[in-house]
Amino acid sequence: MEAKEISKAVIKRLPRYYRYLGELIEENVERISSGDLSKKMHVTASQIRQDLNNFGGFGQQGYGYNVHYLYMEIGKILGLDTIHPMIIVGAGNLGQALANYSDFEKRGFRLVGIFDVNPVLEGISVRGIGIQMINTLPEFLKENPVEIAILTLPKHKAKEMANVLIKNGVKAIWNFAHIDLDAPEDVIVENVHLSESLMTLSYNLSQYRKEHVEEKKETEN
Ligand SMILES: NC(=O)c1ccc[n+]([C@@H]2O[C@H](COP(=O)([O-])OP(=O)(O)OC[C@H]3O[C@@H](n4cnc5c(N)ncnc54)[C@H](O)[C@@H]3O)[C@@H](O)[C@H]2O)c1
Repeated sequence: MEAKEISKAVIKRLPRYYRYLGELIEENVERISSGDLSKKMHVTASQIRQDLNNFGGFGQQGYGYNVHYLYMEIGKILGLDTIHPMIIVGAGNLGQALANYSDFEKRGFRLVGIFDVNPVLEGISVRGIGIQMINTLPEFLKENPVEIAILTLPKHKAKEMANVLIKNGVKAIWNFAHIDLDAPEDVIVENVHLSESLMTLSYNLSQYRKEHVEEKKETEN
């Protein structure tokens, strides 16, 4: 099916739909109404209908959504129906933690290489993949198709390494270094800042406390 131009806000919500539908499949749920999906996801039913209508509306009046079909279709839209070979650059705490997370493979993200500058790490195996020295990276990229590079190295090295990756044909960078990278138009960069999520949590926590202190004061008066 040819999807029309989809807004960024909708695209952002798709992984969440995908995750909830995956849970429903595990619970052997075959179909679900937008109302029930809305209760589960804490999104309005009309938001769900609107979002899913972007893709031609997979639901049927009186039947609801076919969970497996919707899961597969959203998976296709998210590009999860193909294998994405990926490498990790920077095999420290975060790099090794991500390398150890085997669930990425289930979605088609296949780790094929891990690289670092630290000779102490050379040959250490993480989930069966030996850490290689960074100077072998260009050769590796010539010999192995790699689509995504995960950058988990210090921020002052991120630009330099991104350039090496781009020069050698890597088309997507999942960047964890605390720096926003400039990349050519044909290279996709997704910057991840866990600290931003933590700051949002902190904001919500302080808002909650403020409101509850005010509530308490009001009831005391
Ligand atoms: N974005 C986030 O949410 C988030 C969260 C935590 C950490 N970080 C960042 O991620 C990065 C890694 O954090 P960490 O805790 O794993 O640090 P770490 O020091 O444990 O690991 C960094 C690794 O990068 C390697 N390295 C240095 N230069 C390199 C190069 N040119 N090529 C390849 N490898 C190189 C080091 O040898 C080291 O093993 C840091 O920049 C950190 O600030 C980001």
